[in-house]
Amino acid sequence: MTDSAAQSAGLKIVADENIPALEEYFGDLGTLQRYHGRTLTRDQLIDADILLVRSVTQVNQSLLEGTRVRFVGSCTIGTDHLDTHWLERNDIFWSAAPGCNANSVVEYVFCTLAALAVDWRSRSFGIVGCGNVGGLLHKRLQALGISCAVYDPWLEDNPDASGLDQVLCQDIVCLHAPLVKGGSYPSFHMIGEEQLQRLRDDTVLISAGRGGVVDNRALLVEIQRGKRFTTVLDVWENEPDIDIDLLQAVDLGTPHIAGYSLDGKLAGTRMIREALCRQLGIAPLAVEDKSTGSIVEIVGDSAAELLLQMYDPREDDRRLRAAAAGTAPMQAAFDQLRKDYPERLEFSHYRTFIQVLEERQKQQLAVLGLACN
Ligand SMILES: NC(=O)c1ccc[n+]([C@@H]2O[C@H](COP(=O)([O-])OP(=O)(O)OC[C@H]3O[C@@H](n4cnc5c(N)ncnc54)[C@H](O)[C@@H]3O)[C@@H](O)[C@H]2O)c1
Ligand SMILES: O=C(O)[C@H](O)[C@H](O)COP(=O)(O)O
Repeated sequence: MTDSAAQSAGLKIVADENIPALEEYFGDLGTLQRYHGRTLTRDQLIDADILLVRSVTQVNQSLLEGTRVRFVGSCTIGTDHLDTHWLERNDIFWSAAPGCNANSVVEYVFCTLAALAVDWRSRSFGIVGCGNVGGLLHKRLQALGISCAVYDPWLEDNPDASGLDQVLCQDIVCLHAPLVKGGSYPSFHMIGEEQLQRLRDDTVLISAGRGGVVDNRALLVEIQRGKRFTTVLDVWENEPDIDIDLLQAVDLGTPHIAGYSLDGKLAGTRMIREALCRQLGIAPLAVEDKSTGSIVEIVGDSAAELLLQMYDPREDDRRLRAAAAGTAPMQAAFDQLRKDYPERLEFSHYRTFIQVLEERQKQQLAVLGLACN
C-alpha cells in the first residue's frame, strides 16, 4: 500500500458484486463489502463511506439519506439510475465512467449485422444519440465512407446532423440515446408507434441505449401487425423482467450486454478508481488490466466470419431465449446471464493473417480495430 493510500485506509466501501477487479482497484483503500445490485438497502449503507454501483442500483434519497456515504461511483456510462440532483444538493460527490464501454457497443453493432448477414458496407446508417457510443460508430462509418444521418438535438457542428424522421429512413437505424425523462428533449418512448410505422420492411433497427427509449409495447404491436423490419434489442423496458413475447418477436435479443467486453468493464472500474483518488487527493494506483496484452490469432474467409469469431451475438440470443423457456423466473434468469457473462475481448486483441481477403476488406477490418497481416 502506498503512503497516501494508507492515509485513506479505513474507508468502508460497499460495492456491487458484479464490478470486476474490485479487490485490485479498491482493496488498498479500506474494507470492501459486496452486495447484490438490485436489492441493496439503506441499512446496508449506514456506516459506509463509499458506494460503488453498476446500472441496476437506483441511487437516491431513499437509499442514502441518513447514511454517511460521501462518494458514489457508477462503473457505467449510463447515469439514469443516479438521482444526481439529490446527490449534488446533499454534497455527495458522484462520478460515472463516460465512454468506458463505448467501443464494446460499437463492436456489438457490427457483429449483430454480421450475424444477420446484412451487407452493411453498402447500406446507409441512421444514428440516434451521437455521444461516446454513437459518435464512435459515426467516426468508424465515416472512415469507411458509409453514408450516415445523425439525430442528436444537443450536437452542434455535425455535417450529418438530421431530423429524427430522416434518420429513421436510413437502412440501419442504431439507437444510442441515454434515457432522459424530462427537459427539452426527453428520450423516453421517443421511438413509439408513429416512429416505428416509418421504418421500412428492409430497415434494421438496433437498440443498445436504454430500454425505455423504445416503447416496447408499441414495438410488439407493430411486429404482430405484420411489420417486417429487422429488430435487434439489447436493452428492454422493465429489465430484468422483460417481455417474453417481445423477445420471441425480435430477430436478435440479448440481455443488456452490448457493453460487456472485459475491456469495457475493467475501464469502468479503473475510471471510478481514478475519480475516487482525485476526490481523496491521492495518486492513482497503476493496476494492470487483466485483458491487457492478450492477442488471439484468428482465420476466416470473410469479414463477417472474422467478426463472428471475435463475438457472435447469436450465442447471447440463444442463451436468453433458453433462459426465457426455462423454469427460473425471467428476472432471475436475465440477471444470472449477465452475472455469468463469458469473457469477451475487444477486436484490438485479435489478429488475422488471412491472405484471401481483398485489400479493401482488410482496410475495413483495420478501421474496426482488427489487425490484419
Ligand atoms: N447496451 C449497453 O450495454 C450500453 C452500454 C453503454 C451505454 N449504454 C447506454 O447508451 C447511452 C449512450 O451512451 P454514450 O456513451 O454515447 O453517452 P453520451 O452521454 O456520451 O452520449 C449520449 C448522446 O445522446 C444525446 N441525446 C440526449 N438526449 C437525446 C435525445 N432525446 N435524442 C437523441 N440524442 C440525445 C446527447 O446529446 C449525447 O450526445 C448511455 O446513456 C447508456 O444509457 C448502453
Ligand atoms: O451504461 C452502461 O455502461 C451499460 O449499459 C452497462 O453495460 C450496464 O451494465 P450494468 O451496469 O447493468 O452491469
